[in-house]
Formats: sequence, C-alpha cells, structure tokens
Amino acid sequence: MARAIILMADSLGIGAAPDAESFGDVGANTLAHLLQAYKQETGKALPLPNLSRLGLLDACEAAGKEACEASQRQQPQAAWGYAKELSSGKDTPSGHWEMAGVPVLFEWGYFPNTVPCFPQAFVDELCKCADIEGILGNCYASGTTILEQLGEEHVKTGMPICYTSVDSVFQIAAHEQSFGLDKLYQVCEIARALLDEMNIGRVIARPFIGTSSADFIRTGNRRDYSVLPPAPTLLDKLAADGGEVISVGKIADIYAHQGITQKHKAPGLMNLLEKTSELVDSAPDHSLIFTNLVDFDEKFGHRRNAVGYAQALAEFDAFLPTILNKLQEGDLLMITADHGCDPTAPGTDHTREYVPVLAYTPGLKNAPLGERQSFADIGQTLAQWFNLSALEYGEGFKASLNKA
Ligand SMILES: O=P(O)(O)O[C@H]1O[C@H](CO)[C@@H](O)[C@H]1O
Ligand SMILES: [Mn+2]
Ligand SMILES: [Mn+2]
Repeated sequence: MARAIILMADSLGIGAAPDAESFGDVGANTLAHLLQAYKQETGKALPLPNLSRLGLLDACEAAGKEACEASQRQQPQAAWGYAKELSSGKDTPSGHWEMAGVPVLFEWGYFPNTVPCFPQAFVDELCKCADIEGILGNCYASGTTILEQLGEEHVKTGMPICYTSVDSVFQIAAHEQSFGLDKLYQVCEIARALLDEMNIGRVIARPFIGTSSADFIRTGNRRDYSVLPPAPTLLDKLAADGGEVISVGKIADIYAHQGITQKHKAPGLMNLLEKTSELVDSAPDHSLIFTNLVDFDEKFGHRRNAVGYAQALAEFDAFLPTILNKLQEGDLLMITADHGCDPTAPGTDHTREYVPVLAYTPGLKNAPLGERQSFADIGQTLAQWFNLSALEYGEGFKASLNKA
C-alpha cells in the first residue's frame, strides 16, 4: 500500500532564497514575519503544536536564520528540510511544476510595468473576438484595490477589468451577475488562446459580486487557465501507471488538467481541509491526494494581512491531527509551499523564498533533510514512494523516511 497526500500551503515561504536579491526580495521571510507580527499585535505567540512537530519551525530557522517564536512548540518527529527553487520565476505554476519534477527553466512572457501595459494589437483582437467595447485597467494592480477603483465603472460600461502583476499573468475581473460568469470564462478562453504566443503563463478569471465599490467581493469562482507544463510531471507518470491523482482546490487548473484523474473543489481553507480529510478515508492504494490551500496567498499574503495569515495558519495547524490520525502504514503526508508572499514586504507580490519540505509517515522520528537544491526533490521522493521511474530533476529522500 502506497498513498501520498500533499498539503500545498500556497505562499508559505520560510526565508529569502540565495537569489532573492535579483527579485528585490532580500530579507523576505513569510513565516518568521507573520509570527512576529502576530506576537506584536496580540502580545501572544501563535500556537503551532502540530506544524512544529512536523518540523516547520526548525526548517524555517535553518533556512531563514531568524528565530521563529510560537507557543506549544514541539520537537520535530518528521522529516524536515527546506528547498530552493530552480525555476526562473516565483509564480504559482513554476513552483507547482518544479515540485512535480518539471522546473521552469525558460523565461515566461511578462507585461511591462507601464500604463497601458498590454499591447494594443492584443487588446483590439480580444475586444473583437469577445465582442466587448474595450477593457478597463490595463495596468499592474492588486486585485482587490482595482475593484474599488474600477468596479462601478465596469458595471456601468460592461468593459471587463484587465490587469497583471510581476507574475506572468493576465487577470480579468468582471461582475458575476451584470457581466455574467459564463461570459467571463469565455473571454478568458479567448485571451488564453491569444496569449500563447506571448508565453503568458496564466489567464485568471476573477469574478466578483456586490452593489458598489464599498462591498464588491471576489467569489470562489476564480478559474485559472494555465499553459501546459513543458514535460510530463509526476502527476502524468502516476496516472499513466494506473494511479489515482486527486486534485483538491486549484491543483487541476495549475497543471492544466494534465495527469489528473479526479477533481474536487471546495470554498475556503477549512472546506479544502475537510474535503482532503474525507478523501483520505476513501482514496485507494497508489493514489496521490494533492491539495492547494490558496487562502494563505490570496486572502492574506497578497493582501499584506500578516495577522490574518497567522490566524489561518493556526487553524490549519489545529486541523492537522484530523488528517494525521488517519494515516496508516504506507501513507506519506507532505507539507510544502510554492513560493513566498511575505505579508510584511513592500508591494503586494510574491517573494522569492525557500519553501518547507516536511514529510511524515506513521512511526517516523526526527529526520533532518537539510537544504534541498530544488523543489523537485518532493516529486522525486514521491516517484520513489510510488515505485515509478525516476523524474528528470530532483534528488529523492525516501531513504530518510525509514523509521528510526
Ligand atoms: O492581487 P490579486 O488579484 O490577488 O493577484 C495576485 O494573484 C495572482 C496569481 O497568484 C498574482 O500574480 C497576483 O497578481
Ligand atoms: Mn501560489
Ligand atoms: Mn499568489
């Protein structure tokens, strides 16, 4: 019996990567800084008994060289380490694909940080094909700020709000009722096809509801349109080997639906965790349950809400025993992240950081994994766990998972 569960804590970086300077991210440390902010705001240390037992705090202190103060801290009883990223970007697909053995070694297409930022010929073609009169935005923006600024004009004119960031993304925000969700998805599909030649990693639908700029709010109907990973990933290999690859949350979208055999969506952190836990009950032998916990990134990291991030992390921690107590011989739980998004850093973008590599199988004792040279070590270890042929990238650490 071999099963694995990946809990991908989206944006939970644990210290500036060696190449952080070239990303403008010197000193970034998502986890250490949210712990500090929480302590400062509440006067108390954040309780993280379960994540500390899985080695998260030790990994962060080793990677980020900053003390991590949390209450109810435990000694690690798991394999724990930290990994740097080989991929050229600090975006979500790069992090996810690399972890599955396919680092992004080419440069994505990016839009210039100018106003307007999108090429006029592309905008003209998009408007013609999608039958819209024009677009609003056409700039770098935070997705919530731009709703406050342009949401009402969008509802009045019917022109979608298009914006980007330092990531290779083309994001389209539109009102679910006045513009219509189906129409938004259609416009995204048209944009996706037009942006392939510019090598833009993702088009993202950002539907929202509400009556005025005072109460516009994004809904859970976000959809990501990714380009295909450049090579088969661990997911493709496991699916081809007859395994079950179970996507929870936006995993399927991030891998462009490649190598996925089951898809489950659920709104919000706790529902995603509940769904994951349910699947642990029913997933057969030779299956991977892969869950993306997007709230950390979308609701707290990009919003620069350090205390909210900390509270969500404590909720995650408190839920973990529900999953841990179900694990049986042959089950491997991994916790990691795809990039950082330090809520105390300037701007609203991701930060280039080490990510945690935590692994637990019943009976495992303290097993330090040290610094890993690529996120692909995770995929390689899973390839070993599932007895698949080796991936092209990554150094597996299955040997460290033997019970001490
Ligand atoms: O500000 P919002 O719309 O959340 O956008 C963020 O979400 C995108 C995808 O993760 C990032 O590139 C960043 O721009
Ligand atoms: Mn991400
Ligand atoms: Mn993000």
